[in-house]
Amino acid sequence: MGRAPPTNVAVKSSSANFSYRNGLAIGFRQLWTMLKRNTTLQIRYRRSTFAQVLLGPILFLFLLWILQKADTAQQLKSNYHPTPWTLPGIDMCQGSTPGDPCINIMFTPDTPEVRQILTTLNARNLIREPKVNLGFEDQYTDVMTVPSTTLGMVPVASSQFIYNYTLQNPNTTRFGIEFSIVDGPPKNYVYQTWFNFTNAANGTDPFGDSLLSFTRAVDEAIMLNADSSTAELQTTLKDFPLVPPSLASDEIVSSLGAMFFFCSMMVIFICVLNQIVTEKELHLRHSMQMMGLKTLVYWFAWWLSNALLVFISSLVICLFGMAFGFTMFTNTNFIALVITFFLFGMSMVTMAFWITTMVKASRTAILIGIFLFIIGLLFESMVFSNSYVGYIWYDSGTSVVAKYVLMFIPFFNFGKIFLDMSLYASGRLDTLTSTYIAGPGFHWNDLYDKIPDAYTPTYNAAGTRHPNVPPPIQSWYFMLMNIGVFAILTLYLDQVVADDYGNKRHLLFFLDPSFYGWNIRKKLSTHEWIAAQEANKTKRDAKMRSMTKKRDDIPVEDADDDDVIVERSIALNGDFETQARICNLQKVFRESSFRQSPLDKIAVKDLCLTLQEGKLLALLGQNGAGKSTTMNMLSGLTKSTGGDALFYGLSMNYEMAEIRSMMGVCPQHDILFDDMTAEEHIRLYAGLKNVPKEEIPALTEERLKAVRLWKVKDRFSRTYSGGMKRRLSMVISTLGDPKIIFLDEPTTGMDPTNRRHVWSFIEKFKQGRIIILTTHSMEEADILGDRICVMAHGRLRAIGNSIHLKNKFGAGYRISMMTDPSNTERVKGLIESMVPGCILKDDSAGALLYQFPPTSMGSIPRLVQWLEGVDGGSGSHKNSNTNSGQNTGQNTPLPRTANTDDISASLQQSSYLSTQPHFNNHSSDAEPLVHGYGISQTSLEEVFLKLIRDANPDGYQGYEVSKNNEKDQDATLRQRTTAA
Ligand SMILES: Nc1ncnc2c1ncn2[C@@H]1O[C@H](COP(=O)(O)OP(=O)(O)OP(=O)(O)O)[C@@H](O)[C@H]1O
Repeated sequence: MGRAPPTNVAVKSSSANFSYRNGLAIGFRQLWTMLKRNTTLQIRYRRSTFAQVLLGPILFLFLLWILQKADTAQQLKSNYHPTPWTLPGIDMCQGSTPGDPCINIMFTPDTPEVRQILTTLNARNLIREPKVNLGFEDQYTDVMTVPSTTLGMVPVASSQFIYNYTLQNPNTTRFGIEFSIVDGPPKNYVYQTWFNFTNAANGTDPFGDSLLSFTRAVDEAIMLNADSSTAELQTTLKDFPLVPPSLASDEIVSSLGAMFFFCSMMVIFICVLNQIVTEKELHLRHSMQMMGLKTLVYWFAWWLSNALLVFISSLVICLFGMAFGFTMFTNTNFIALVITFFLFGMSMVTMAFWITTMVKASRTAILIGIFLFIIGLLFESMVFSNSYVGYIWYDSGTSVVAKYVLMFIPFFNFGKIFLDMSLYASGRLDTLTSTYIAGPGFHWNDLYDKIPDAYTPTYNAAGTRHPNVPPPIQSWYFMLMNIGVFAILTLYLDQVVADDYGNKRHLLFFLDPSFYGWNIRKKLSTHEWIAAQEANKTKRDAKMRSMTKKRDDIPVEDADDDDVIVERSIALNGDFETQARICNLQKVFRESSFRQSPLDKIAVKDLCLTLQEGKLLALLGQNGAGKSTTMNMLSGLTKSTGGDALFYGLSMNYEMAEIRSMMGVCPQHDILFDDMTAEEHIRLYAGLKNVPKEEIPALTEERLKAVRLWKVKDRFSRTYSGGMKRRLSMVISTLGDPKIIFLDEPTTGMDPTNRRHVWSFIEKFKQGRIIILTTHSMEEADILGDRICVMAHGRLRAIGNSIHLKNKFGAGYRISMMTDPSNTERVKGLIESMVPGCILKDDSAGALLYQFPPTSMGSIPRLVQWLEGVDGGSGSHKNSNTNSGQNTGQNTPLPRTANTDDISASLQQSSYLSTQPHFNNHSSDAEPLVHGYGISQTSLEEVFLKLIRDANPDGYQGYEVSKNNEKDQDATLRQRTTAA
């Protein structure tokens, strides 16, 4: 007792075990599920997976391979094909910079014997290239004496003088020589050569020919003057004293600068890629284009705003480069430098534009950006870090094709000119001597000169084969060419690559004069236009028939409703005056771009409609019925695959630009800039619509107040609720006084109060305008729709005003009335005699409920008059219907009355019509037979449901599946399964 039984422990431990195992199992299950999800996504994003798995590694390996090949080609040439060369004579000295005066040889002691040797040396030197005459000069006695012209052989008092002089005047003296001739026998010719091996920046090469030529010349002169059998020769070499560096090295900037400044421009490049593709992905660009924005203006605006950014960025780089004291910046022409950075930045920006035309998702754009970033980085860091690899492309051994390909790469052109500039501008720290050697500087004129051999590497052992490096300005020309080529490619691909809606132009669209605004098409009269549409339809149908001839499952389509047939004949009647008409409009979404397929989706089929000013057309239909596709075609967002529409005499297919200038669109999904306020949106779109500037503030206030967004006009749209965004989209569609407005589900997500505000705004706004609205709210269609169309499977199923549709497709009216139980039978008899065919639905304690089928509609006015007592019958009452139309409880305006519809007119005059039953409590002096009554009509929703039921005899799946496609899909699937 009181002791925990061992079984409990066992149970506990087993349950812990169980939960542990269970947890592990769940963990594995989740891991497996997530792995499956990731794999599915990776397969779905196959381009990005391809880039990650194959393109990346292969591309970089390929780059490495090319570099290795280029280098190997050089190495092989050097190793296997050495060419002999003749040692030249002593060449002319160079000062700190080419052209500075210098001393060729300083010698000591100044004895006749030494002079004799040096005279021989000069004589021999004059017979060898480059035949430099090294004549004797006056003795130097003062270390402060600086040569004003280049001197030959200068005698000095001692080797100490040579030391002091070269210390005081670095990079001025080429060779120093001190003779210590010891008489023999054997006579010992001892001499020591001093040389300067730090002065390499001016083109002299201390370790190459010159020192060799000098020692050879001295030895030869000694040999020619001495008795060789009794002579010995001893020589030593010595450096000139070293001057400590006065400045740090610039090598970091010159070798890594191209890479760093490339990175700085790549920030702009990736931002541009991301911004433009995101704008495309979110359909913001489409939205602006629908509001009349021109393609050229769109790109040029982006180009200009980025040009400003790039210019500021170039200035900042150059100014800060100078502030940091980099000689690359301080020693280079400022304007040349700014222009170089600007051209590079703009060529990258234009390249980004080009890439955006081929990319639809921002994640792909970022991926491409990163790819190019890495490639460019490798390029700049490996290729342009030194002139050996940087100029390899200009060597005679490199393929010309490489040069032509590379000139289309902006970062190649930038790397080249940056290397040119840094070679001129940057000094360097000699690692052997720790001596700073200043560069001559890059001047404007240097842009036009070929890079001198002195700055280029040698590609053979003789040091004579230099790459033929073009002048720096060539890189500017190439970058300008890059800007031009990428701009043209951007404008071209922007037209021919299909957008999200499948719109694209023909590959040779630029040959079409209409592209340049020259409309050489004959303007058709309405009759001709209709005839053309009919002819096209006949052709289409014939083609379709020939395609489906062999198939036994040709869909049998239901016959069109009478009203639809009438509407079609009106639309195809050229004599009927209307502001807009749609004829045989068709949209097929193709499975394959190359051929027709049974899986093609016919979203809209041969739609014919007329539209009038001031009359709002409400489009109803099940999900996928084709409403949005119809709107998208009419608003120019999607190209139709057949048929056309005429708005105020302008063809949708050929004159969309003109139509757009008088069109406003509220798309199904809000297309708003997250980081812009409502007011900024209105200003932007009003500007695109060319609303006069001074009218914009008043317009903004009026419209935002109308949809109750005025108080939040300064908040970013991303902070808006769904309903607020919708209202803003709605208002945007009304800017610029459009004559045609498309509202695709404009009130989705709005609360009932705001919806009513929007309704009343639309109701007022529709005067003098053509408005088409799609909605899933029957109430909205009932209230706003002057005409209502119901679509299913891309076809028009019914058309008419609300009352007409209710009468035609509804179950009729219901009337409920209260009588004294004692009078019930009398009332029943009277009603049945007045309205033959009426059906008694309920009879309990004096409460009668009758349904009047559509066939008995003609009798209802009389019944109403009787109930009202207008005909003096027993239903007569003084205060009839005090609450009529109120008990919907929502101030809902009554549905419109059709002129042709007597019943509805009669009911509406007596104000008894409502979609809800309502009661009239009569007060009467005489004893009435009926104390009160209520009347209701079939709701639009019931009509809609009936039409959808009829359109889907096999049952509505909840989405659009047209019969033929479903069959075809089944057949195709069967075929595929069999084949598998
Ligand atoms: N880009 C597309 N590619 C292929 N089929 C499409 C495409 N866009 C629409 N469809 C198909 O066309 C048909 C009509 O679509 P649409 O968007 O016009 O319907 P809707 O009536 O507006 O539907 P909802 O009420 O759901 O907005 C649907 O079957 C849809 O699947």
